[in-house]
Amino acid sequence: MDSANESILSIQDLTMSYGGKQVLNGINLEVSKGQIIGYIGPNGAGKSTTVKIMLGLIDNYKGKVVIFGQDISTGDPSYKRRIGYVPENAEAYDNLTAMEYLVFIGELYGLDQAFAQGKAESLLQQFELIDVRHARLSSFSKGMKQKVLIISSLLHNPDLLFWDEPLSGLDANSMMVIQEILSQLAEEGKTIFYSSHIMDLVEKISNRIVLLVNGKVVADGSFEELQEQSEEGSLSGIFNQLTGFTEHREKAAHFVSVVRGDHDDA
Ligand SMILES: Nc1ncnc2c1ncn2[C@@H]1O[C@H](COP(=O)(O)OP(=O)(O)OP(=O)(O)O)[C@@H](O)[C@H]1O
Repeated sequence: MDSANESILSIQDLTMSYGGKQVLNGINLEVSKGQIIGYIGPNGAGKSTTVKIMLGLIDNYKGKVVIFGQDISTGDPSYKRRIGYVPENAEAYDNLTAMEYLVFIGELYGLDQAFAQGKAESLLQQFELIDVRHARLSSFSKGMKQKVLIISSLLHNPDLLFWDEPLSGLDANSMMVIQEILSQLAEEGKTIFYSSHIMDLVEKISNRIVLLVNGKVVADGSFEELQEQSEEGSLSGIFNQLTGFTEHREKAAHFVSVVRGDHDDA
């Protein structure tokens, strides 16, 4: 693809504090078109904070964030129309039916109601959810809700996707379909940030992995490149090594001993 090196996102010296606590410590990231980025890190590393900054939800950061060539601090929100987002959950919308939710999100992205409804129907059909389109999301299983969230992030055919734990709750067959959709979207030139704590999936899906620890990028490259640098066989091994975590056995043994009743204080 000739435009493969087109810059989609550029983050320079990004820092962010909550109160007195600095949670992003100088992040630099250059992302070009068509990449699937496994965006990983321990709890509290700063993944959601960076994504919220890129979505334009947090603006009191320091540094520069350029998306589709536009510095997002200028206040022009038009770049957001080219972004799709799968949140970790969307329980706030549980009282809406699947169709109501999708039309609502479609309209937020500037789509005409009839168009949003037609596209939502076709996509729900593909995921075998058409018969329950008028049922409330609260009655859906976790996997069914997840499929609705995935559809909602794609209705407006965005160029940049942020997916947070997108496969949680999906069965093995559905996972395969979504993985394939992801790689076909990337082949079409979409850029995808894929955040997950399931390392096997990140290893399989991503063509680039960015590991954040304490608000800093500590590894950035393909899985093979990370493997060469760390000499660990799996992404979970690399993750454990780069986050300095080695005591899982001791932690587990202590936990089990408390379950067993070995401790007076338990
Ligand atoms: N609104 C807030 N006010 C104060 N501190 C916050 C706020 N949001 C996040 N933090 C802190 O910022 C740090 C980074 O949080 P963030 O949610 O970005 O991490 P994360 O990498 O997404 O974690 P997880 O994997 O658990 O979702 C954490 O220490 C968190 O406690």
